[in-house]
Amino acid sequence: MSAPVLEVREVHKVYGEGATATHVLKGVSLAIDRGEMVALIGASGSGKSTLLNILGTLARPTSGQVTMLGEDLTRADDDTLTEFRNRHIGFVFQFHHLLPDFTALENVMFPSAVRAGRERAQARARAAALLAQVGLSERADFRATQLSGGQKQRVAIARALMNGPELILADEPTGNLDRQNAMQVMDLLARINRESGTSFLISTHDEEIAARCGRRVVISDGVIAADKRAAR
Ligand SMILES: Nc1ncnc2c1ncn2[C@@H]1O[C@H](COP(=O)(O)OP(=O)(O)OP(=O)(O)O)[C@@H](O)[C@H]1O
Repeated sequence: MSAPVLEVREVHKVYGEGATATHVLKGVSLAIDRGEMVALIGASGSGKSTLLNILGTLARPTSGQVTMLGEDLTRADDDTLTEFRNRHIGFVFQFHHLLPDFTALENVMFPSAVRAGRERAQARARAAALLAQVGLSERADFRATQLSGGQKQRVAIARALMNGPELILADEPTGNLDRQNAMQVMDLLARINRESGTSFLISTHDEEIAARCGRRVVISDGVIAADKRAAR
């Protein structure tokens, strides 16, 4: 049995201090296995984004342990975390965060060209293949501003895949899309999960989206209130 892709144990997060302290996560433990597709559900303000940011090493917990691919990251310094994150984790957010003046292809290339130092020609070829995978070959040279909302989100998904991550963390990836585009994006995520074995954690308010995932984790009042795998 290989180590989980990502595991947190007894994670607490407190924002602020003294009278204004907000205790958002109150002892969250969660392990995501290789190839799993997990929905994270919870009311607005329940701490989903906070948990995703901690899982993605973008934020540190107030206490508790974070382990990825068997490596304890709890006390890792910022440079180590950045390198680890770039190599192993992809992010998709509700708003695509594409660079508006860059083309779809350049946006997809961004993570490798800038940080991982791969040869540019190689990166271009990989980015083009990823755009084909998300069905956007014909839009490769369009600027981000010239794409529809659903197309932008598909470019953002291709960008998240650029460095071949083991895990993709998606924070409300369909929150800004209409039904048809939301379902298209979910179809795409499910296909990537099936074909490449990439693990996904997807936060959502949307039960229909959650129902497409093999596992449903509910966060409520700072703790995990339910954690259920779908029958196969
Ligand atoms: N930087 C911060 N400083 C203080 N409080 C914060 C900070 N970030 C988040 N919070 C508080 O933590 C709680 C959880 O926020 P979080 O964004 O994690 O919730 P969420 O479940 O993702 O909500 P939503 O579904 O509305 O996006 C909220 O009450 C929020 O006000």
